[in-house]
Amino acid sequence: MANQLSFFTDAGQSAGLPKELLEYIPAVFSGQESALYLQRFIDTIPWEQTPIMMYGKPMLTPRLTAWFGDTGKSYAYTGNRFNPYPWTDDLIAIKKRLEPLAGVVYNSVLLNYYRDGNDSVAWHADDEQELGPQPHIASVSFGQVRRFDIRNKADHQQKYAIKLENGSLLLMKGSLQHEWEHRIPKSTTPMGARINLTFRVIK
Ligand SMILES: O=C(O)CCC(=O)C(=O)O
Ligand SMILES: [Fe+2]
Repeated sequence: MANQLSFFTDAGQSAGLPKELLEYIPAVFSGQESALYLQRFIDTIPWEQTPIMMYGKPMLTPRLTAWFGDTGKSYAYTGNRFNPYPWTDDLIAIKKRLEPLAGVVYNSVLLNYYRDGNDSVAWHADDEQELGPQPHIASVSFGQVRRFDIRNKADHQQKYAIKLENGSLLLMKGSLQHEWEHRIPKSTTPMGARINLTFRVIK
């Protein structure tokens, strides 16, 4: 892919899109903490597979999800409306670690569980109205490193790829959700489990 730039080098330094839109912070959580959260979330979160329409056909999301957050902050997603589960101690502890780094107080979190390389999230932008004009999303990764692709909505040739490492934090902000879309592609090489948490502010 000639136009596929590496957004972050292997050494972890950032390059490419401006910091106002995207910031990657590796090792916010230690390997030990990340392994503990990964297993505990796999075992205890009430995971669901949500019905969606894909290319006009009814399907289930190719990953498992669960919503948590402040009561009363319901969220419309994939044509469904969700009421969040109440915060758990683990989720509050993670949220408290991120908020000083992000400078934002979050009121909800969507958890994604990618069981293997066959699980994925298709191209989309998190630009729902209830996230406000400049959605601020903090995305935490535990477990298997997966590739995160970004492409410009108006010009699909402008694209970047980031490796989301175990224990890392990716901040998405500014006009990113309006001008760019993102995905986690399926992988043909065998992949282990990954849990992703996207903390959000629902207005
Ligand atoms: O798993 C990820 O890193 C991305 C998840 C995502 O894009 C979302 O939940 O909106
Ligand atoms: Fe997203």
